[in-house]
Amino acid sequence: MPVPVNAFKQALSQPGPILQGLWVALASPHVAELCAGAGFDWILIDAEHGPNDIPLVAQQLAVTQHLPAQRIVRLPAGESWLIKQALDIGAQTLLIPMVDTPEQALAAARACRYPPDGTRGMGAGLGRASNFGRVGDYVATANDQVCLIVQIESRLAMENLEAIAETPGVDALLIGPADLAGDLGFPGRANVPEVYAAVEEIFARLKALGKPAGIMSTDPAMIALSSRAGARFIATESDTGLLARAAAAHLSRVKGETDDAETMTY
Ligand SMILES: O=C(O)C(=O)C[C@H](O)[C@@H](O)CO
Repeated sequence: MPVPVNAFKQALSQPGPILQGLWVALASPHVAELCAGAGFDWILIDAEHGPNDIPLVAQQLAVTQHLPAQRIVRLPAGESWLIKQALDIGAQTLLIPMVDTPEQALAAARACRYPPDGTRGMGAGLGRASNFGRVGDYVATANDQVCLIVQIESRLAMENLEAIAETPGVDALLIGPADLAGDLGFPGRANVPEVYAAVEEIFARLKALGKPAGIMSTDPAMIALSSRAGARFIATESDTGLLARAAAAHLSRVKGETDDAETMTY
């Protein structure tokens, strides 16, 4: 029995509408399942900035497996041991942050694949990836279903963009506008013309290569720009952002109503 087909990687290889995603960083299997069931094409389980460890990521992968949303796991860094653990618990699409050079991209790509295409260590028979050894030909079929996305979020990465994108084993690239803004000299200000222009340039250069590209941004202007520029996948919110804004809006509504009305009725 072969390893499950990576539907996200399959979608990236075909033209189609923008794949809509949600950043999931609350490190809660309940929240991950709730968000994955909302109808997004994909969710990003964030183990870079979310307080996620491998056991928690494994739980989020398990509870969302029955839902159509594809799951991407962002690791804290492109370390081979982190990549090995994430793949062994069943992640098939990985996002590696802060990739600035083709050498870093190649190291991550090779860490994702078994020999002869890479250096991934043998051990998935112990983990969720192979359904604990029940997928008999996991090693023979796993490489093709891994999807490696690398993050472009620095001036150096922009200088190396084509070399990174054309690195064997890199399947897609995602722009990190917040970190890119910081490295371009605009920390905390990803909504300045210089960053919009840089993002537009990155999308144009990747489109010329025919390489799938995405972005994470909650800025409507950045989302519109990215959609026009050919983004294939976009995350436009996070679980933390949605909950924080909804809680604040609800409280101000309740306080506004209770300040005027004598009692609240539900
Ligand atoms: O640099 C960025 O932008 C990203 O990598 C996304 C951030 O981590 C953050 O916007 C996710 O909420």
